[in-house]
Amino acid sequence: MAVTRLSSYDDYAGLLDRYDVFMFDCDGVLWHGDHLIDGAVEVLNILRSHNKKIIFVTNNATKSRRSYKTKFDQLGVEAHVDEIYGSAYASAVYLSSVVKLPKDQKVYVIGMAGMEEELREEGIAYVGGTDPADCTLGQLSLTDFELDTSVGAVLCGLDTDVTYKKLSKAFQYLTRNPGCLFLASNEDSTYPINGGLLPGAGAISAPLRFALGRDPIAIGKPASTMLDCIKAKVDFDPKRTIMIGDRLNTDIQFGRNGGLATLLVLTGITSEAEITGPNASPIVPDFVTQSIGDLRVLKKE
Ligand SMILES: O=C(O)[C@H](O)[C@H](O)COP(=O)(O)O
Ligand SMILES: [Mg+2]
Repeated sequence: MAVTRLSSYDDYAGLLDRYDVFMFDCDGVLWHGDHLIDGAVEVLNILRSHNKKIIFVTNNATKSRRSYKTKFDQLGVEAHVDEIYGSAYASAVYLSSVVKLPKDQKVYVIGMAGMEEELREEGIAYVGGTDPADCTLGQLSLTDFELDTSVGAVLCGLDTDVTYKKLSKAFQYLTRNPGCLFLASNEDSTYPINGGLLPGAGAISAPLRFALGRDPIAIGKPASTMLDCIKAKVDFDPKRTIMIGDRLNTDIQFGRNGGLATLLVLTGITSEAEITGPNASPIVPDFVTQSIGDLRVLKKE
């Protein structure tokens, strides 16, 4: 199947005819860090003016839905909390509804305040995370370390304050608590911000993966958990839904797994060479365009 490159007005107008629901990835599609991609706000407004349903689907686990709403507000982007689905939320729902973590168990978190907020909202007890005692440098003393036998899962997400101490505690739980689950909010290898790339959530869980010789259960895109969370709250027809993303192995694969149409933009992770030429990826989007800003042509006159 070949990718269709959008270029003419009719190409973009065809998206309006075919789809009622537009699912947007965030990092690399709408923004780089706190720097909006040119045209993103205008296009979201145009789609809303055409009565399209907008859903935001991000693997970024550093923020809760509510703190994402604050970010959207600060950037002047119309968004409603019930339109926002992040991997921190999906992870909390996974623990409460899929794992059904017993109430006498808790999660050891390698992650940030947004992850903790979503766990609290779902009634999941946790330790670690932003706890200052874990965010200090230096080696973990195992003679001083008291193993919390009620830790039934380790949840790892993007954590800009990751420390050897956190990794060491997570390693203790995963090797000494029988049946302790190893969960990753997402496994993006890199994180596109204004000015370039940083290591992504996948690079935060990688040391544990290597030390344990064990892969985590990954909850974010491309896994279906995120789509299951959306389906639980939003009634939509997958055939009339398009996923717009910048990363082939998360956003586009997520869309394909869910039976959605897919539109790749080249403002984030994926380059032109990955979709054309001899080394093209086997993950093929339905459509490609340079930037979400290209849809400005749809502005009603
Ligand atoms: O966890 C990460 O590596 C980043 O948050 C990653 O960029 C995911 O963000 P998304 O593109 O799904 O918004
Ligand atoms: Mg992205």
